[in-house]
Amino acid sequence: MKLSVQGIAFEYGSSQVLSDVSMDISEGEIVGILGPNGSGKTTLLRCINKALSPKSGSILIGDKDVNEMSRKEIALKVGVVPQSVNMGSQFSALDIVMMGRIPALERFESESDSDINIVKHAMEMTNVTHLAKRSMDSLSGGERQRVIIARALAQMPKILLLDEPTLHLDVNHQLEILEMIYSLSRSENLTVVMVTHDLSLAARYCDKLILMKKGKIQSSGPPEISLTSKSMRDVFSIEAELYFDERIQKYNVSMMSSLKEDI
Ligand SMILES: Nc1ncnc2c1ncn2[C@@H]1O[C@H](COP(=O)(O)OP(=O)(O)OP(=O)(O)O)[C@@H](O)[C@H]1O
Repeated sequence: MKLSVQGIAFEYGSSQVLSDVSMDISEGEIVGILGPNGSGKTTLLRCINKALSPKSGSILIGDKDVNEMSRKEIALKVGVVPQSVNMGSQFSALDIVMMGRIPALERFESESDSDINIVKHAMEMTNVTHLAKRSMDSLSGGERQRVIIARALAQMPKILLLDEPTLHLDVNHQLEILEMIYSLSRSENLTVVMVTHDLSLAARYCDKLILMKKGKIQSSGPPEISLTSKSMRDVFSIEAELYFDERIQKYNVSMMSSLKEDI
């Protein structure tokens, strides 16, 4: 499903956090949102799923304005993996993933065999089946993160929003999760918008990148257009270079140095 953000602005109190942010994301595309701390990436994701309301501009999910959609309607289309999951909860991993089916159920309706199969499949894809009975507060950060991704997949979303999905993961699981998101996006035509600080993984797996600084889009497009040495210098104050890695047949970033003298 396509997603369109048209000229949105957002303020927390009197501080302007997003200004004139626009982007058009096609069905099945993987888009990475990059930018320094505090540049507005999470705020943008939260506007897309209507957790926050922009002061101006509009957001279309498919062809429909989010302001005309109920929370349930949005949850049936958009799965969300929020940043840093500190869900120290007594619920089991299975209970948490099952919660992903709630938007699809009628009030007081219990899960059907089909819901249970969807949940099983989501847990297999994220490699958490063996954790099903464990309580969330007994899991490691990375295990919890994979359970939360499974919950979002159990919603069977058309659009998946992820806020730093690889934050707590070891390198092996970082690659595994991104490979999984990549192949899901390709096989199911799932549209993915992912906030990340990892330039190399973003260059490698995203079709398009959006670089933000102080609430504005500084550059956007496929990695070779958006992630130039100049844009990385301007946005991140680093000396870095995008290159095509023949071994993996994908883009990668080599980071040389920080240009900030006060670090
Ligand atoms: N609830 C809030 N109230 C007031 N200001 C906020 C609130 N949430 C975020 N901000 C501010 O809005 C700005 C953008 O925050 P946001 O979380 O969107 O940035 P980000 O790019 O996701 O950052 P990070 O990379 O550190 O996660 C920051 O200056 C932040 O301090």
